[in-house]
Amino acid sequence: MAKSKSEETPLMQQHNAIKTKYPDAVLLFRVGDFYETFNEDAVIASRVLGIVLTKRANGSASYVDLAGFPHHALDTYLHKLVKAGHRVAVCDQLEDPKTVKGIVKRGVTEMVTPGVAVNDKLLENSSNNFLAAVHFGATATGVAFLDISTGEFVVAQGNEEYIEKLLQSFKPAEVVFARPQQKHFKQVFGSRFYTYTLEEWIFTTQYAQETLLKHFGTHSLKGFGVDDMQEAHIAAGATLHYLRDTEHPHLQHITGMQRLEQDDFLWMDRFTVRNLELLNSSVENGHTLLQVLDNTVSPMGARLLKRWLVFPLRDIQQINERLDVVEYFIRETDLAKGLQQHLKQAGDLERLVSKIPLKKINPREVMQLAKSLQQVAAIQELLATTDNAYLQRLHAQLDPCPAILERILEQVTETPPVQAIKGGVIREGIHPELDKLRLIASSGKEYLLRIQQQESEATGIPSLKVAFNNVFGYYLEVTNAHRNKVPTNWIRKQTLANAERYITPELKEYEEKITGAEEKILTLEIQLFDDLLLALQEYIVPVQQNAQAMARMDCLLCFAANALQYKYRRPLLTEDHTLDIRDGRHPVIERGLPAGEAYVANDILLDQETQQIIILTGPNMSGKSALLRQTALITLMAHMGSFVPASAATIGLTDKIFTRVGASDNLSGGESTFMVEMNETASIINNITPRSLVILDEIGRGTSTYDGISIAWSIVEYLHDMTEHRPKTLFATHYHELNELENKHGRVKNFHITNMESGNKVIFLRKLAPGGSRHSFGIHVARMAGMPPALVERANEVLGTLEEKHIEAPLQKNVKQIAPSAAKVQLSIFDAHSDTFKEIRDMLEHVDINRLTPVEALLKLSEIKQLLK
Ligand SMILES: Nc1ncnc2c1ncn2[C@@H]1O[C@H](COP(=O)(O)OP(=O)(O)OP(=O)(O)O)[C@@H](O)[C@H]1O
Repeated sequence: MAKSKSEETPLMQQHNAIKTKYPDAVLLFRVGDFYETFNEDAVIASRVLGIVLTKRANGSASYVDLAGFPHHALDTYLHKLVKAGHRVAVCDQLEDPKTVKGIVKRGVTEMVTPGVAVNDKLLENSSNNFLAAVHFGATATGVAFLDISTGEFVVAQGNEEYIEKLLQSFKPAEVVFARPQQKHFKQVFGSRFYTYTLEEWIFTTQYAQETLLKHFGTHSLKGFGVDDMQEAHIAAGATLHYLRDTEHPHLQHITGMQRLEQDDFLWMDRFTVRNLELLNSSVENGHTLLQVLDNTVSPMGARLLKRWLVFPLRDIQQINERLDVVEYFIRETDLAKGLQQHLKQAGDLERLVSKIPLKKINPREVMQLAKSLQQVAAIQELLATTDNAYLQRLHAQLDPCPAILERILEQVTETPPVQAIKGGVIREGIHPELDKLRLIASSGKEYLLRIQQQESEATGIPSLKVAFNNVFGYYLEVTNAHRNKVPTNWIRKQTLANAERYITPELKEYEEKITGAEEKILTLEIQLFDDLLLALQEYIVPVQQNAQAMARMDCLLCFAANALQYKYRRPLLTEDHTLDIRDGRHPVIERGLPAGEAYVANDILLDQETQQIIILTGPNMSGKSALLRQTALITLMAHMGSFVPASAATIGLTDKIFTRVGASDNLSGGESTFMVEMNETASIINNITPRSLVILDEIGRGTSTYDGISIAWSIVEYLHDMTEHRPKTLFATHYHELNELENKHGRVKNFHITNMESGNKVIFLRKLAPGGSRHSFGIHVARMAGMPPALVERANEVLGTLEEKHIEAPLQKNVKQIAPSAAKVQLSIFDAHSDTFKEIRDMLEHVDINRLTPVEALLKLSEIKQLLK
């Protein structure tokens, strides 16, 4: 039965009133030294935190569930709740209970959600923690990414595919959007993100503009260069609204918005980011490109490297600037080492500075900030004479902020406590009043020691000692053996098993003096520390600029170190369309090879004149996929401004890399795997440009062999015939039939990966050679994989029989199976002179691929099949 309000205790009434404002958050309710949770929150807290669930009387009527933990354990428990996917509202006592009669005023001082976290325990050093807001407008979708822990604020707008790719690249910890758009959001982006919905009125132009202008204190947003992005504005306004809503009013460290423009970066769609295993591996414990490239020494550098990886550059000049610095560092090894040393010691300047306005920076971190600024000064000195233009610019961007640096070093003690409330933060000689009080406190303590000595002598109790506890302050402790020597004017306060504790008027008098002074010291120290933090606010922008410059330096030093350690070479970026890689290697696989095993390097040449499309065949496990991917990865690394795993590489500027991998059966999600494969491939066709690199790995394998061959065949033809684009394409396949294409299309070239047969074993040579290959050696792979010998033998037998039956060329072999009755006429459906081919060609000519849906494509395919019957 529902209780009437009056039956509940005042505390619970207060709790419930606050809880109604934060219905979907776990409310941590401060009661004295504890944070308590009640009712359903208590059930969650006890389950997630492993703390005891108890019951507590709630007025005359009933009981409530209760689970709590000591207030000093907040950090530990808070992050566990948030990591478990809960939103947490921290409700504190807003008054000093000592000064209040009755119930203390309480209020939520902070909401922590996965996307709004500043606590070190919730953050990963090498990753940003972005909150994203998405707004689906009538003609475009806007997105904003905001990391409250670093102050970064990025906005973009475009079509849904672009926004999805950005979401995948930024990996926000939380995405907010308007409540009515819930269904649409799910349709477009699935349920991969932690989401939260907000009221629709927040997502309006006017409100967003007001919010942004108010935050930045400007009259227009012109200065940010984001004028024309209305939907992005709305998303940006929503992120700021959400931060305020979660009790984060102090956001001075969010000093600007950065516009992200699709055309500024080499575009990789989400399939490509996934297929190339840039950030995540497809197998458990597998390595990613990020892991092998990341040898940065600072968290700021690590975060920036991730950004560079998913947003490689597309401007030759900017790429060359980075490459020049890498080359410079390789030459100037001493300078590089020195810079790295200083960066290592600089800590996470970016996150430190963000804690200032949020009032989360503790005294020890302020000291760390000063030490980081000292490193900035050292780096500045090292770079003072550099003749590299890019480094000169970074040098100019550095500012060790000497005034505030000096102030911190002068005022803060060498090793201050983590919590300002512990005292001992401010040095002697900074504030006369503080010094005076400290003298009183310390001389008071000496006086107490004197009392101990005096009383000990007067009473003849040698073991007499003065001590302190929170219950009755300073006391004299006498062991039982000397109890009879205690003077009558001492007041007994406590009896222990082997001792008794007393107070005296004199003791109390001094106690008051000391504790009074100690309290005043603490208040003064906190005030002085707050003044210092206030002064630090003025330095947010220069410190952030230091952090950005240092992050860049760190990434470029990391490229130089990688180049030296792993023998990477400088790529040559050109404006033309040739991709010419000599002795290319796969940067991830080569690092995982067993000791003593060398990666076999290969050359790849693709251009638009003679070798636009390579059809790559070779046995299973020979290294086709590796070669395909390394080509994409080398191209990508070059556009990041990194040296590449090759002896030389000339790389025509690339605007898009597409990779598609034939659907494997473990894909889930309801759609047919073939459909997924076709959907993915169709989106390439519609987005190709002359500067695109297309990597197709066994496309068409998700369906029956004949369908697969036909589709693969027509894709290659289509790419070949896109005369105004001519995208450079690598196509790995098991369908040897595709080798026929070389004879029919001038810019298609066959290559295979060599192997050697020795007895009935295959030795992989992994060397690329011109020409197609005939077998796929699947049975050898089956043997290598440890299939029972009898099974392997039988497979060989079956293969022999099949091969005997179809001794014709592989392509003709398949055609015969397709149309046995018409073998004479249709030596090959792909024979350009056959009637069927002409019919198919006519049919295809009338198809507008840009408008064809996947289902229509399948129907077309089925029509084509009918023609073959
Ligand atoms: N050039 C190389 N040098 C050394 N090892 C290599 C090389 N290329 C590939 N490998 C090794 O061989 C393994 C198989 O390569 P990959 O997956 O590229 O073969 P594949 O031809 O694509 O096989 P499948 O056709 O079965 O998909 C890789 O995991 C890698 O360990």
